[in-house]
Amino acid sequence: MGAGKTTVAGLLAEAWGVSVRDTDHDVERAEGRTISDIFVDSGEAEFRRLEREAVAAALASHDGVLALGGGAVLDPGTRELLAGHEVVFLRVGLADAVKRVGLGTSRPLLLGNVRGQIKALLDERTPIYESVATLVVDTDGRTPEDVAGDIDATLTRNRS
Ligand SMILES: Nc1ncnc2c1ncn2[C@@H]1O[C@H](COP(=O)(O)OP(=O)(O)O)[C@@H](O)[C@H]1O
Ligand SMILES: O=C(O)C1=C[C@@H](OP(=O)(O)O)[C@@H](O)[C@H](O)C1
Ligand SMILES: [Mg+2]
Repeated sequence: MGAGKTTVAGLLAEAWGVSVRDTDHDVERAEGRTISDIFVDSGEAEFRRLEREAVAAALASHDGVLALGGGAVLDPGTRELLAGHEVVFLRVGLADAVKRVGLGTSRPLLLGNVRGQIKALLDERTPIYESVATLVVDTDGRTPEDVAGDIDATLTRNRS
């Protein structure tokens, strides 16, 4: 969270002239309720199931850039769906992530102790992100435009 997935996905789609989707938005639209409400009323396990469905639907119908939520790859079924796709891990350190997510209430896993929660999630998840990613890009101290430009250049170079 706060790595810039939603922001950078939009910039990349714009640069490539393709469409962008974000599984968080897709889940909220499909459910007619916010992610916070889904976590509170149905729990994280149900959110991960809805998120997996959103990833499956997007990968089946959408030809463009897809932003995932930061916990999507915790689900083994979602990881299987991503196999064979280019998956970019936007790496962010604790300080930049805390600055970026602020004290908003839209990310239920960060409520209460933003810094502590982000630290725990980074420790727990970094190995999973590294194992799923086909490309890792550092984002600390960089603008979203710079990060998107880096991904564009690397993927373009890898294809030629
Ligand atoms: N490289 C960056 N530098 C500074 N701020 C950023 C960067 N990337 C994203 N942001 C800002 O951080 C916040 C979270 O970005 P977002 O794209 O929603 O991250 P994610 O989807 O990974 O949680 C937004 O306010 C966004 O404008
Ligand atoms: O890391 C997570 O578990 C989550 C990240 C959020 O998306 P962003 O990473 O886009 O903030 C959103 O899916 C939900 O609040 C849970
Ligand atoms: Mg996002």
